[in-house]
Amino acid sequence: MRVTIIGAGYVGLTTGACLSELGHDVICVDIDKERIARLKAGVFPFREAGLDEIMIRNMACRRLRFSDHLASAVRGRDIVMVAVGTPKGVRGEADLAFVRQAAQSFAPFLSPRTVVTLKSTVAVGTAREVREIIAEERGALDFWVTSNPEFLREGSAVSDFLTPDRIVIGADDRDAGERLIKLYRPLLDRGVPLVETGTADAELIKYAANAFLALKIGFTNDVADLCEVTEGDINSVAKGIGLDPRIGTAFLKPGPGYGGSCFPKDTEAFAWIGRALNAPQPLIEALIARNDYRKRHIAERVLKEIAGISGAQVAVLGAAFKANTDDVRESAALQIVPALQKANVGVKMFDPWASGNAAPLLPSATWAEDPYDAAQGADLLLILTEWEMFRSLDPARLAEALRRPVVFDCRNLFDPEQMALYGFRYVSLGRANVPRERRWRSNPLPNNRQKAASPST
Ligand SMILES: NC(=O)c1ccc[n+]([C@@H]2O[C@H](COP(=O)([O-])OP(=O)(O)OC[C@H]3O[C@@H](n4cnc5c(N)ncnc54)[C@H](O)[C@@H]3O)[C@@H](O)[C@H]2O)c1
Ligand SMILES: O=c1ccn([C@@H]2O[C@H](COP(=O)(O)OP(=O)(O)O[C@H]3O[C@H](CO)[C@@H](O)[C@H](O)[C@H]3O)[C@@H](O)[C@H]2O)c(=O)[nH]1
Repeated sequence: MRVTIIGAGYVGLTTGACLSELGHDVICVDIDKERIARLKAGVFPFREAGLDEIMIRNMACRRLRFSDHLASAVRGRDIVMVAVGTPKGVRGEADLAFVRQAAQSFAPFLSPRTVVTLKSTVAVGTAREVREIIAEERGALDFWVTSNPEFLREGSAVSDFLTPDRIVIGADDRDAGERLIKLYRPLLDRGVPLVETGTADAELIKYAANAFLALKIGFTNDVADLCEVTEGDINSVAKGIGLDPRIGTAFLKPGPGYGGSCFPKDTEAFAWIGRALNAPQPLIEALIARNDYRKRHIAERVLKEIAGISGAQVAVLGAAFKANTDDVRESAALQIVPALQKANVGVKMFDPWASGNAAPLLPSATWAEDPYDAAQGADLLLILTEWEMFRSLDPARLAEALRRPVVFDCRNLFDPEQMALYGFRYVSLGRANVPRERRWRSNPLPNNRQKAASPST
């Protein structure tokens, strides 16, 4: 099929490359002319495992092309897919300005019977609004607007796209839905489940999925806090609940609060939709506040660990919002590092991929060559991203480099008992910081037995 993708960002490029890999003829368009020129020259704007190879292969056989000439890229195509950004608006809503602008700009060039589909994450009702926008520009209703939300994760975008858990197709018209089913036929034939529904449901599925996943993380973080005061282990608790298939083991890892380009903005947009339509979402409202608090609280805990040290230095490992990406949007580092610096703490950082994107946003931080260089002379080592290379760091070298052997690990990369053997004060999330044999032997809840025994109760 002939497919044009509007917006050559994370989602647009991954989708374009993967659809060309499935055999479709794909043109990616972007308003950023420089980006298109670089893409044509084989210079890719971000790092994503496996994407370069697919792009290079499909560019070579011209199944994947790039263009900044909208008219020729849109005329005569079977599907025009919108994958532009939908950032957070001033009241938390998804700002749909890019979607509206894109629709206005390509509308005059749409051929009759083209199916427009929204890949971007958009508010409920946007497909219908886009249909009106295009109709105003064209003066004819010889096209369809559908919804096809995307569930890929950064860091595993290619495999998520090519082996998805499900494909959601939202169409208010059967023929339009059939066109999208044909697009995904190679994946559907491999047994990928299909959810066919109306456009509004498809739009809501995307937000509800992200809100639910974010809730799992927020809940895990709260349970981790409880594990800390009961000298427990969040890993065991998460496994113990997650093996119930109704709960599932995924997304039960504690951390410094979820970040990235999606969960923070999408939970806010979901809550906003609830407020706007008078169907409030108090669970998600609480989650948003709690996640924000979590990042502030981690900074407070770090400051407590180094209280009283004048000219304190902290080594921060990890600027990306998660491992295997160079994306720093809403990463924990962007909130925690400035909070440390505000308290006059010096920060030296390291990230294997994301330092280039983070450095302009954290101008007062200095950057290290490697993790040991970051740790050199620091009073505390703070781990914010779960990079595999951090997991295999040598504790003996770290102990030697640090001025004080304190590690605050927000990704639980090390075994607490091992770290104790190396002489570290090792703080991780949701795990006891004391060896098992020195943990409580009695009920940690205060005064239970006294209360039960008291004649007045
Ligand atoms: N990043 C993810 O992991 C992910 C996953 C699923 C869904 N989404 C959703 O997909 C959408 C895109 O996200 P992204 O991370 O790819 O964004 P992005 O910022 O990486 O890319 C958006 C691209 O659209 C281009 N653009 C903006 N207006 C345009 C126009 N009028 N015409 C042509 N190009 C235009 C921009 O120049 C940019 O290159 C968002 O709605 C996001 O919520 C993102
Ligand atoms: O158990 C977990 C899992 C994740 N995270 C954090 O949650 C955030 C988001 O992680 P992840 O979901 O892996 O990355 P994204 O690339 O943002 O992907 C999410 O957002 C995308 C955009 O909407 C969706 O398409 C994906 O399905 C959804 O997982 C990151 O800060 C992670 O560190 C945790 O703290 N604990």
